[in-house]
Amino acid sequence: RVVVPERDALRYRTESDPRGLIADMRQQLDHLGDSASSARERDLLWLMGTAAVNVNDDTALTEAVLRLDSLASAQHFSLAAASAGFLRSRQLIATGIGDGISEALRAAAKVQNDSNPVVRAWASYNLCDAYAMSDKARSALSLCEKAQDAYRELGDTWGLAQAENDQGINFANLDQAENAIELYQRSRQHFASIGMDQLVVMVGDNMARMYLKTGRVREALALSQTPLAQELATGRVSDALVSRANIATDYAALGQPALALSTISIAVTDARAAGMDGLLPDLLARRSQMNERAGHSAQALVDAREAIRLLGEHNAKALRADEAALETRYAGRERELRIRTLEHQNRLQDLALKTARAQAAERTEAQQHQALIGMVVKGVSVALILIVGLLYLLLRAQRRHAAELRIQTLRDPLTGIENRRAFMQRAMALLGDGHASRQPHVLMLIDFDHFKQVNDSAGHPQGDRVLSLVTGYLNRAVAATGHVARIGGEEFAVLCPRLGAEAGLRLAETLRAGVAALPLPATVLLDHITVSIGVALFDGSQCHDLSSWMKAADAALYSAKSFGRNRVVSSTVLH
Ligand SMILES: Nc1nc2c(ncn2[C@@H]2O[C@H](COP(=O)(O)OP(=O)(O)OP(=O)(O)O)[C@@H](O)[C@H]2O)c(=O)[nH]1
Repeated sequence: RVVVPERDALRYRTESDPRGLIADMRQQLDHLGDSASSARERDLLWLMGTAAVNVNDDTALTEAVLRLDSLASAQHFSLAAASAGFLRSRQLIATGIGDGISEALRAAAKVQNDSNPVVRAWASYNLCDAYAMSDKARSALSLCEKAQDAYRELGDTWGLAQAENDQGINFANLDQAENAIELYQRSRQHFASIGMDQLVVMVGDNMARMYLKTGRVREALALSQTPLAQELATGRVSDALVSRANIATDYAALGQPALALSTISIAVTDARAAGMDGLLPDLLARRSQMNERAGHSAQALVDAREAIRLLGEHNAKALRADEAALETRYAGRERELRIRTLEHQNRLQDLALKTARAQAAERTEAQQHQALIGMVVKGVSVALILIVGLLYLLLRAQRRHAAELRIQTLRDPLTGIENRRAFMQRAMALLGDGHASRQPHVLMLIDFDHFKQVNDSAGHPQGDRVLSLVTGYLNRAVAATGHVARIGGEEFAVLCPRLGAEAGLRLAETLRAGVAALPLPATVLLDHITVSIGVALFDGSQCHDLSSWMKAADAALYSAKSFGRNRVVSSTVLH
């Protein structure tokens, strides 16, 4: 057995135990504290009102409607206002007094803008119900379709089954029996799936009418009798009236006119007693037909006239115009809402478009940014390469400059030959290598004779000229065998590695004679210039280092000067 889900239990009781529910609701309402929410109070009142409509409890219904109205105005609570409206509408439709549809339309309009889908589904169903119960099947069809969709979307089986039942009623009113049976069956299945057996029976009653129409009379009668018993037991007067009328119709169809007539008469009497004027015309019309079939023409006419009179009252012109105006307004409002939805969708699409554009712009910007970064990276790379290149060039220039300076520190600026420092380095390097050869190294110290006279007579610049001239000669003469360096003002040194004593002395003599033979420019005011040369050998035995070697050469030079100048003296001669 399927158990009714908890959330449906109370609304199920509006059908299965309406009186008990009214009592419970009253009690709960009496004990509602001041802090109770309006929503809770409205829920209790709605359940109480719904149950009251089902059992024609005017007192409970009036109480529920009044309290809902005051809740609505005190709290500006449109759901409460709509609930009161729908209850009034149900009452008007059930009793057949006044204009139930207008009331329902006004109620629906109050919550038309509600954002809660549950409220919208509820309003949609109540509107469907109002039209269906007012036999306005054509208008009701789309409303009940909408209600089914809304409940299906919410997963509300109870609501869906109710809307399906109403849709079945609409098809029945349009004489589309097969469609009606299909909807009733769906409704019964849905009610059965949530354990609402009494509602399964109630819809079965409706289905029975359709069986009757399609010739399945016995099935119809069987389906109708169960609900009647149930409705009588729960005090659902109007439903019981309808069921009884249906059973009467079943009897008539089964060829039992007397039974049909007595049954429908009970229904008519009950309806009068309960003041169910809304149902009365239909009951009277049916009884009129049954009287006619049973041959009671006079009684048939009385019933028919009364039915027409009641229907006439019910469908007064003014009310119909009211209804039409309300319907138009409602449809207009629906259109407005649709337009608003479309506008909203347009705005959303517009927004989506703008977002897409913004994203595209962002992407472009990002790409430009990337490109910029790429350019900057390239620029920086080029700059770095340039800087590296420049640094390299600078370094090279500096190296060259340093090399230049190094050279300069080793050269004599006047003559362009090596200076004293270069000579010392060269001589030390030579001695540092050790002495592996049999031939000794030769060192000559060359000093100009009476050079002071040149300066004194011809001037210092002319002295310079003579120095350069003689240097040029010495350089050329020595090039193949050694190096010349200017180691003092007018003092020169010639270093000839591994030249040997004999060749060394020969070279010294050649140099002395060569200088003496050098023609001098007229400005020097001298025919020729001579030099004295001291020669010292280095063979690793007599001299041990540069200092002693230099001393030996110097001593030889000194001797040359002493012996009268313009001559070569070897240090070996001195020993
Ligand atoms: N024009 C010129 N004269 C120089 C240079 N260096 C040294 N002298 C001169 O050379 C002369 C050297 O003179 P002294 O040392 O007295 O010797 P001297 O006159 O050559 O005589 P002895 O060496 O004794 O034969 C000085 O007058 C210096 O001024 C130079 O670079 N240019």
